[in-house]
Amino acid sequence: MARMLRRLRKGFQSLTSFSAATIQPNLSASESSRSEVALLSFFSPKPRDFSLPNSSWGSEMMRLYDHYNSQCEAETEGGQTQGSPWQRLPSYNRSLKYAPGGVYLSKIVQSKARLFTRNIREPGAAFEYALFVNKGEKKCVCIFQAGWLLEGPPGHVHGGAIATMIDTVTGTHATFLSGPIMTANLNIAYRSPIPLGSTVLIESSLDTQEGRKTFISCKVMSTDGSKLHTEATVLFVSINVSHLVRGG
Ligand SMILES: CCCCCCCCCCCCCCCC(=O)SCCNC(=O)CCNC(=O)[C@H](O)C(C)(C)COP(=O)(O)OP(=O)(O)OC[C@H]1O[C@@H](n2cnc3c(N)ncnc32)[C@H](O)[C@@H]1OP(=O)(O)O
Repeated sequence: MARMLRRLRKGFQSLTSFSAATIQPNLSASESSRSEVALLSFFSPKPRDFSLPNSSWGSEMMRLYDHYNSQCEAETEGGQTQGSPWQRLPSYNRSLKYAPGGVYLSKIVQSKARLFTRNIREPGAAFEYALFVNKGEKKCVCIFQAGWLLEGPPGHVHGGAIATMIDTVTGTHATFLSGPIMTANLNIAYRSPIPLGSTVLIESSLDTQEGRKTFISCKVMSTDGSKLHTEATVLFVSINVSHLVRGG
């Protein structure tokens, strides 16, 4: 158990893709150290970044990617970065190598564990998405193209797939803001169906942080903003990484 915890903490400590500036100033020392461990990368040296464009992306997906990506920090000729509040978040198919249920899972299951939204290999078949976070406004935008394997009602996206994307976007946002978290409560209102194959915007905004609790609101909209497909409120509770090793 102690060895597992050491490996898990080490994994969190290498999460370099998350900015140190995201630590909340209003957390206690122990809560703050919980946040610090989330600033690290637990991924293999050269993992594939699934949030980069691929041949399955349609024109609307590419237009939006170019729009948000162009607002992210760009390196100047002098090697310095411009001060944009936007940042594209990479996305891998393993999140925590040593904590997919901790000691309760066999080594085979641990070695085969993959992030739910990144486990279908065929480009365009399921969840195609990229996340951009705005550090200043504490909001996050996801561009999402829903593939043919996500069908629920004929020709439209399954409600569970929509919930999965909401949990993923808001969960990533909450991790960025508060460090290691788990979803405690997720409320969803489905307002209008999402056509299969279409591209939508998923917007996540921080409502409030109270101690260990991070409250986030989320909207899924058509890309021109004219149609609200889904809205949700989500509560995340900060956890100590040992929570995952103990199996919750
Ligand atoms: C690890 C990070 C990796 C990051 C990598 C990033 C890259 C990859 C991104 C992928 C992003 C995917 C994101 C998926 C995220 C999941 O889907 S997580 C899976 C689904 N969630 C679960 O399985 C959670 C199961 N539940 C639990 O483990 C525990 O109940 C919890 C949520 C940790 C809370 O337990 P606890 O720590 O004992 O907390 P507890 O003391 O009971 O409550 C603390 C406070 O929260 C409140 N609370 C607790 N539960 C509730 C509830 N259900 N309703 C309302 N209030 C509640 C309590 O009332 C209390 O409030 P205060 O008294 O402080 O005001």
